[in-house]
Amino acid sequence: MPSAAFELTGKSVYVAGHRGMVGAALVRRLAREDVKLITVDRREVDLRNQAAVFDWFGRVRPQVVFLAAAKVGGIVANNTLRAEFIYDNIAIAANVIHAAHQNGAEKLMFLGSSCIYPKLAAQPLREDSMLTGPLEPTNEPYAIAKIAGIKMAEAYRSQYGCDFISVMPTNLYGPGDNYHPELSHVVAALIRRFHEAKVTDAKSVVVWGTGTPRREFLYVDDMADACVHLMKTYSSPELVNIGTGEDITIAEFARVVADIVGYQGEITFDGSRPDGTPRKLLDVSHLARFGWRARTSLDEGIRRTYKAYLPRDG
Ligand SMILES: NC(=O)C1=CN([C@@H]2O[C@H](COP(=O)(O)OP(=O)(O)OC[C@H]3O[C@@H](n4cnc5c(N)ncnc54)[C@H](OP(=O)(O)O)[C@@H]3O)[C@@H](O)[C@H]2O)C=CC1
Ligand SMILES: C[C@H]1O[C@H](OP(=O)(O)OP(=O)(O)OC[C@H]2O[C@@H](n3cnc4c(=O)[nH]c(N)nc43)[C@H](O)[C@@H]2O)[C@@H](O)[C@@H](O)C1=O
Repeated sequence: MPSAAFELTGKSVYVAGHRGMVGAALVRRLAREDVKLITVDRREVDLRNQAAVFDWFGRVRPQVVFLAAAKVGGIVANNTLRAEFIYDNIAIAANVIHAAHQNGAEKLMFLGSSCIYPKLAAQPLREDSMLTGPLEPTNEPYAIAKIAGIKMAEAYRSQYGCDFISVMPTNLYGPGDNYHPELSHVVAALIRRFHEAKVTDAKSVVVWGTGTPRREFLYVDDMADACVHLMKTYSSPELVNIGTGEDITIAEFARVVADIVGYQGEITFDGSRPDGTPRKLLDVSHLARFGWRARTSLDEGIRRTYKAYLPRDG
């Protein structure tokens, strides 16, 4: 097992992207560790700006880096903001990884995504299937940027001996998600749509695509716990998938959300909207071998997420 105990205690730990869904969960999780947490607002340091990143790292010199900042969104955001998804994500990865190396960071974790695997790779998706076939077109720019980040971490490890690791999360959800009606991921989109349909007594709700794609969903606090676990125990150039190892069709998932929200009307499917990858189930056998598994069931995770969403709507 490619493990190595890494001591977090007493270290200065930078969470890049601390205001995002995952970054905020990492901040919650790290509150249980004896670390000096470091964050910086993007108005002060835009991570696409090489000079600003190099200057800030040179002054602050964090010992540990969780790289959870990225341009992120659902299938429509990825498919339409293609230039931003490739430019922002390559720039953020390049600047932060290089600055971490230049300033002697002891360890860095790069967050990739399950969309780096080929569209039609064998299921469940094994870590070694990266770069074995064509990508899903709707998120190819984002996936290419994420693959660049993974390859940077790997190259800095092999050339400079940096302890940089990469993890591949499945589709994530939870408190602090983006609820934009067009640009969000499916979980937030459906919580919002079913909730609005319930309060307006709408008779029908439209779900995008055919309802047949399968997705795996991981609650964000489980994701943060897995990241901290791997930061402390894992050290190897190989990627590690982070997921539950279970998936569900979008049609079944829509039913789960509707039931939790309390929407009782009809559900219809809009086949003119993109389905994206037909299936994206992660092989989590490595993660299990490294001593971690997800704890929050989909039902419980959606209940918690809906509860966190409600005050936003009054
Ligand atoms: N959500 C998901 O389903 C999945 C996410 N991931 C990965 O997990 C990580 C976190 O995603 P998630 O928390 O969902 O995304 P969010 O959109 O919720 O958060 C992204 C964070 O990155 C920050 N950020 C973006 N661009 C910049 C920039 N130019 N300069 C400084 N900060 C910037 C944002 O800052 P601000 O808030 O100030 O805008 C925000 O804090 C990403 O690497 C993503 O690719 C991987 C798989 C699935
Ligand atoms: C995390 C992952 O997220 C993106 O990939 P994706 O898995 O396709 O993400 P998604 O959550 O947007 O959609 C999942 C499925 O759900 C269906 N779907 C139904 N109704 C809605 C709906 O209302 N909104 C959305 N967004 N999808 C819907 C939708 O048609 C699709 O079949 C990547 O671009 C990439 O960024 C990435 O890494």
